[in-house]
Amino acid sequence: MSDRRQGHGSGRDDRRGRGRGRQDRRDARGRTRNRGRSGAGKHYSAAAPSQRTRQADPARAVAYEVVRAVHQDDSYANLVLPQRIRARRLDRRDAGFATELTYGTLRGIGLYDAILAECVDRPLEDLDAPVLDALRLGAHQLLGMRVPAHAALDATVALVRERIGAGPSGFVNAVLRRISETPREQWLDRVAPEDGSEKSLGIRHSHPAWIVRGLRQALVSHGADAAELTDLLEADNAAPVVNVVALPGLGDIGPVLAAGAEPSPIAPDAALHAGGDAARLPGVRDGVVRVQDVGSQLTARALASVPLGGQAHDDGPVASGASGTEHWLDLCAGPGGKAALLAALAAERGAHLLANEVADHRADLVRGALTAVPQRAWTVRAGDGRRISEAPEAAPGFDRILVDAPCTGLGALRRRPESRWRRTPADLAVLTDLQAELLDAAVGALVPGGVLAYVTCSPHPAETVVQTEDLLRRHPELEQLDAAQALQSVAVGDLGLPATKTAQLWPHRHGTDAMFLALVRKPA
Ligand SMILES: C[S@@+](CC[C@H](N)C(=O)[O-])C[C@H]1O[C@@H](n2cnc3c(N)ncnc32)[C@H](O)[C@@H]1O
Repeated sequence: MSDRRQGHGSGRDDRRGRGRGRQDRRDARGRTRNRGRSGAGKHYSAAAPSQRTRQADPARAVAYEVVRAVHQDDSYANLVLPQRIRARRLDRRDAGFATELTYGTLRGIGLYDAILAECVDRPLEDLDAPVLDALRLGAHQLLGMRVPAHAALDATVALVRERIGAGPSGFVNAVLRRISETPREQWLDRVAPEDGSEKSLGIRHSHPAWIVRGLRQALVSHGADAAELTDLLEADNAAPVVNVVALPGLGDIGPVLAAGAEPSPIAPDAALHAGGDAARLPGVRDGVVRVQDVGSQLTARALASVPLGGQAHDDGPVASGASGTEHWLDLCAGPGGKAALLAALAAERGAHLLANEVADHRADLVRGALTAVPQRAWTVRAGDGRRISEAPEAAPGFDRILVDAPCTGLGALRRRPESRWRRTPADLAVLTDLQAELLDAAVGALVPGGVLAYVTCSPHPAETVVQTEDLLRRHPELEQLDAAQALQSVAVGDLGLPATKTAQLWPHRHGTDAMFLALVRKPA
C-alpha cells in the first residue's frame, strides 16, 4: 500500500484551517471529511516549492518513523527508537521529546482514536495508515504533552507534508485544529463518560476493555482493592524511570548514586535513574551494573534466599564441582536479566546456574548478559524448557529453579507501549498452557528439598494465582512457601504486601512492574 495514495485537500488555506469551498469538507455535524481509501490511485506531488519552507523537525520525524515501524512492520518501539535516535543524532533534549512523543502516542492510541473518530466523518480504518499515525502523534502533542497548540499543529502538518505529501496536510491540519478547540477533560467526558464501565475506563486510560477487566480481577485476587484500578491504569501510562542493580560481588551502586541516581526505596544495591541515557552510568558498560526492574530484582533475590528443605544439594550427584555445590536453573532465561543477578549470587555462594532459553538468538543475549560474571558460575543452554530433564546438564537435578515464564506481560505495559494493542484474550489460553507445561518440567527437574519460583510479569489471575493453584493440584506433594514473606525478607523497605501466600508487586504501589511470585518446595 502506497503511503502517498491518499487524496486530501491541499493548499495553504486548508492547512491553516481557514479553507472554504473546495477545501472545507466538514459535514453538517462539523466533522472533517476525508477521501480515505477512495483516494487510491491519486498521487500528490510532495509539495509545491512555496510549501517546502518548513521541514519536519528531527525529533518528530523519529517519533513518526518509530510509530510507523510498529504498525507497518510489527516492530517493537523500545528496539527501534534508540536506533532511530542514534541514526538521526538527536541531542539529549530532542531524544527525550521523541521518546515521550513515541511512547505516549502508542500508549494513548485507544483514547486518541476515540477522539479522532469524533472529528473524521468515516471509520478510521478507512484512513491511510500513515495519515492516521500522524494524526495520533498530533493528538498526543495536543492532549498529552505540554506542546503549545500552534506548535503541535504546525510541526505535525510540516511532518505530513514532508513524509506523506501536500494533499493530506490540509486534512490533518483541519482535524488537529478541531481537536485543539476542546480541552482534554472535555474530550474525556465526551468520548468516555465516567460511568465506571470497563469500556469507559478503557477509553479514558487507553487500555483495551479486556485488559481493564483482567487488571480489576487481578487486584481483587491478589488481595488489593478494586478501587485501585484507576491508579493502576494511570501508572501504566506513566513513563517508567530506569531501574538499575549493582550485581552482587561485582558492581558498586555508590558511583551510580554519586552520578545522580536515587537509591531504590525497596531493593538493595538498586537505584532509580530519571536523567536520560543509563548506559552512561558507572558500571553499566562493564555489565556489572545492569538495567533491571526492581520488582524483577526482588523475585530473583527471593529465590536465591529461600531455605531449601533438608540437605537438598547433597541428595544427588553433582555436575560441576565439589559435593555440596548448589545447582540452580533459570528455565526461561532470555534475555538474561534475572540470570545475570542469579549468576552473580551463585558465584558468591559457590553455586552454579544453568540458564536455559528456547530461542537461539535470545540464548546469545543471555550469554552477553552474563559476561561480567565469572564463567565458572554459569552455563547457557539453548533448548526447550519443557524437555529440560533430557538435557545432560540437568542430570543432577536442581536445588533452585526459576520459571520466569512467557506471559502476556500485562504487568509491564508502561515499558512496552504497543503491547496492550497486540495482545488478545486468545493469548491467555496459549500462554497458560505453556506455563503449565514449563512448570511441570521444572517440578520434574527439582531435587528433593529443592525450591521453585514461578514468576510472571503479569498479574492476570489466569497466569498467576489460578496457575499456582493448578500446579499444586497437579503436584499435591509440593509445599507452598510464603512468597510475600520471602520477597519482604530480601527488600530494604516495607513492601506492604497483603497476607497472601503468593506475592504481587504493582506499578502504582511499588513503582515496579507488576511482578508475581509463587514459591513451592519439593519435600526433602
Ligand atoms: C518472561 S521472558 C524471561 C525473562 C528473563 N527471565 C529475564 O529476566 O530477562 C520468557 C522467556 O521464555 C522463553 N521461552 C518461551 N518458551 C520457552 C520454552 N518452551 N522453553 C524455554 N524458554 C522459553 C522466551 O523466549 C523468553 O525469552
